[in-house]
Amino acid sequence: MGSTIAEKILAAHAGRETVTPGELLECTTDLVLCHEITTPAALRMLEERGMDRVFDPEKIVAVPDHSVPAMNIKAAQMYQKLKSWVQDKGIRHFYDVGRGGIAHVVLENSGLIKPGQTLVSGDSHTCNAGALGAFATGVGSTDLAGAIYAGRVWFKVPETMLIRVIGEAGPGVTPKDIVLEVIRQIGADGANYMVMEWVGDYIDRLDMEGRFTLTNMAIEAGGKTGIVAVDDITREYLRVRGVEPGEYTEYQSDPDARYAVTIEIDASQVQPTVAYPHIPSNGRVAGTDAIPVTHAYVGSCTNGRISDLREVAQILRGRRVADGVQMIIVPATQAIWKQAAVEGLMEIFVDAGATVSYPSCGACLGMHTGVLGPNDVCISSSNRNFVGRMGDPTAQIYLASPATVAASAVTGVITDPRTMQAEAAD
Ligand SMILES: CC(C)[C@H](C(=O)O)[C@@H](O)C(=O)O
Ligand code: SF4
Repeated sequence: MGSTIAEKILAAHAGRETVTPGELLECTTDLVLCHEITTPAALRMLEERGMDRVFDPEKIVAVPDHSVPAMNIKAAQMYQKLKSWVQDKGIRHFYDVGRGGIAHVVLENSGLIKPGQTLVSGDSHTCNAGALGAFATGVGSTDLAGAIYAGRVWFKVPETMLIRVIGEAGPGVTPKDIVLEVIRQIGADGANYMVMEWVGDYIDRLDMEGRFTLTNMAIEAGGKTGIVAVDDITREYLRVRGVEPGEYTEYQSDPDARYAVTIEIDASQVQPTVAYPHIPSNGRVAGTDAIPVTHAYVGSCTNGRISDLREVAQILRGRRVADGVQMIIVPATQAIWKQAAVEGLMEIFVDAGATVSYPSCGACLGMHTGVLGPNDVCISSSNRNFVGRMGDPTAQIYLASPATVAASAVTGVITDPRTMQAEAAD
């Protein structure tokens, strides 16, 4: 019986030849990602036990992102805690406010996380980095404390779900639509504690930005992580970021690897998909119902990348956000923000009547910079539409691709972006 990529990575980090789903392992961590929300609790645990040290300052990446720039005194204190720890421990990979952005997107672009590595963080969307062929997962503050202190973490070896995506997606159908369709089919607990391994000719052609959107959402199906095998697209992405193939280990799943579940999706059959409140698995075809929106949000670690902003600009160019709709666009990192400015996207956004915000998690989780009020209705490019996720518990959140968000912002009702793209081409 062969092994999957995830099993091979875990075995290598536990000093084992092979591992079997269900066993408990203690693994070494190659990288620990820290933000200001969950790290302070882990640090307190260590301090209280007189264990205030880091296993290796070079292997810790710190990125304040959720509540920055601080919107209140408590947030300012969380930021201070992270910053003073970073300074005290000599952690060089610190992406301060103004130099970073949303931690997962900063990390994927940094060249610090490499294929074959293990990454943990006190954040559930750590699975994002799995697109680079790494085993990346979120952990609680206690495990985070252990990883910071010892560079070790325990895992129960997950089963793996194989997701084969075949065929060509039609115009206006993006990786976000594919992942929303997968979650619709398998359910929000459909991949509970499994690795979601993406394969197929659609994946083979997909760029890294699209792959990150897929692995990022693994947690929305209950997955332990998402993963994509290294190929030329991965190698080139890393090379551009200064990482050569000799600097990392590539793992491929064996042909006889054991998968708990296999599903196949034909991308040509997928439509622009919208996940209705209040669960990401509640997908329907965009435009099925004419749902008026009050807010449109483009951003987050799922869909705040430059390719997302370009798609939005394509729809907003020469158009206006509908009266009564508040559109907020949040480039995921400072570098993406700058790139959007250089490409002239900012001008398109501003001319359309959208607000462009600074890189942060703010609106995504209803913390700041776009909190929803009672009965607001938001179409969002983010990943979660739970009750109260973006603010008031009576607000309704619909998840969609950046293109669908942009099209809906223009019409004021949830809209299939293909109708807008057709107009633009006339
Ligand atoms: C604040 C953090 C712990 C949380 C997470 O882990 O997911 C946040 O990023 C989110 O998306 O809800
Ligand atoms: S952008 Fe949203 S989902 Fe991603 S880490 Fe921040 S709060 Fe969590």
